[in-house]
Amino acid sequence: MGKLILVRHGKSFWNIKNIFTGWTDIDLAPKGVEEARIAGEIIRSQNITIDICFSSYLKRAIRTASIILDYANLMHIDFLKSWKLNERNYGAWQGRNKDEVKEDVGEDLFWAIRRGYSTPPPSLSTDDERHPKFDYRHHNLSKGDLPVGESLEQTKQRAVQYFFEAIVPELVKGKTVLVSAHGNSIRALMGHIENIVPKEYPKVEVHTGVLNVYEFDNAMKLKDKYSLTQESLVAI
Ligand SMILES: O=C(O)[C@@H](CO)OP(=O)(O)O
Repeated sequence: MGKLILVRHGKSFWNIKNIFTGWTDIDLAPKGVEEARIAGEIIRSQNITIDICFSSYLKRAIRTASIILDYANLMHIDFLKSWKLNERNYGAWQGRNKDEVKEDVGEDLFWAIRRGYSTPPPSLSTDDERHPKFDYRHHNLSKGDLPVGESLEQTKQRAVQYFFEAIVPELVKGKTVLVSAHGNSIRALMGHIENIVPKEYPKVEVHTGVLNVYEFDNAMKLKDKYSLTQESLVAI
């Protein structure tokens, strides 16, 4: 089996402003560009050859992957994108300051939605300009597939579906795969790969720009997981 590298995009402008982002297409802040550059340099200096790259439809993940591939001298490789790797759709919380939402709804509900498993945020109404049906990039999705406020569980369903339909076949061919995605779509994938039970999800935090490596045996059972850091770079 090939190696799987999961990376959460570098910090975006809204990560820095503490605003719920979800499917809003916010770009990387300079700090996020820097995180991606460092990740790319780690890949290059450790002579890791990525064979294929996947990202969401959102520019913070696409740009992170592009910067990584650029600094790793791997810009020529195949690069596929899917909405199924998008950040969780944060519904009506998108665009709102996280502390203000906490104040409004109270700590318990806030954390149940933000870090729990099955509780979705309040949905977007059909006439809300943030509804994904108004975004051309999602025009070929059937109406029923368009999320308007997803729990982690719902995010996991589509991310894991994509994992099996597109990513696992590459791992089976022995390819090294880079997936550049988001806090919650990666949490969902990690949860699936690591067999995390719903009540343990709140403990899983995914940090921006960190290269999380997964190795599997021939039956796709998890063999090893580690992250590539600048320290390991220095140690080498
Ligand atoms: O705003 C978002 O879309 C996500 C990721 O930044 O937030 P959270 O960490 O609260 O899930």
